Amino acid sequence: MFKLSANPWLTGTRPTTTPESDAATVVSTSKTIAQLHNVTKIYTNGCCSLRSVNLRIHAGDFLFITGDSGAGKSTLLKLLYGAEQPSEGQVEMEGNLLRNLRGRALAHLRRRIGVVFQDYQLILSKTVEENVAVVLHAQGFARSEIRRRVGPALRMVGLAAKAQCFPEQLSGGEQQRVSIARAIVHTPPLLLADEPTGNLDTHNAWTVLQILKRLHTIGVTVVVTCHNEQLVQAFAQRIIRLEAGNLRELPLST
Ligand SMILES: Nc1ncnc2c1ncn2[C@@H]1O[C@H](COP(=O)(O)OP(=O)(O)OP(=O)(O)O)[C@@H](O)[C@H]1O
Repeated sequence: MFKLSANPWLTGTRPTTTPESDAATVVSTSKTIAQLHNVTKIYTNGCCSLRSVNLRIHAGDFLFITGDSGAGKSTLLKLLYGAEQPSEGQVEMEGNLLRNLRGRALAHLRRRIGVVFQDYQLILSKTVEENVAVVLHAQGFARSEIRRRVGPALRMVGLAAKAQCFPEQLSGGEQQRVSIARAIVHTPPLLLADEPTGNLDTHNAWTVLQILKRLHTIGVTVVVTCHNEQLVQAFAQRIIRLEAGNLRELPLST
């Protein structure tokens, strides 16, 4: 099994954050990693996407956010990684109110979040390996550290053999796995995945969710939006459902 302690990918040093900020630190803790306090989101066109939503995400959670198209799932994730601001209420990350963070403090917090998008968002002119390394280059990691991290991240998603391929030479499922490797290569304690299975067939969707589950077992807090309730129920994890901007926590399935 993939072990946190034995994995160089999760034990390397990084130049701009402290060792405590590695994913390892969230294992077995029950502290709150993120919280939404009475969050309402109204877009500039008047569309109300979320209505007075309260949500607490604990370190170590594997949380599914489900709901119909337009229910507000992506909006909720965007608020968590600061791509959108609430119209009312507050978003808190690791004890910091996002709206109070600027410059380096905001950049530091964002480095502690990995994001996976439904449409992969890979750079077509770069190889798989280069796509994964992009984040590390941007964060100022040393070349030796980048080499040390990229291989294990690709192995984690089962794509070591495709390191030199370009995205267009990969299937959709493989491209999504590259985007997961890119999202976790800097060892963020929190991974947000926005409909990572949305473009995939059932087999590939299941593979992607298994990878996210494996990340969870080694200490990453995972939040996944997914409109496929059958898939979500099969995973027997914490589930919240958004219905027209209102949030409802579903009883844990067994
Ligand atoms: N940038 C925007 N400007 C205006 N309205 C927006 C914007 N982004 C989202 N919305 C609206 O907010 C509502 C929620 O959208 P959101 O993308 O969060 O839903 P979703 O549950 O993720 O949907 P889907 O499953 O189809 O991706 C929708 O009515 C949508 O049209």
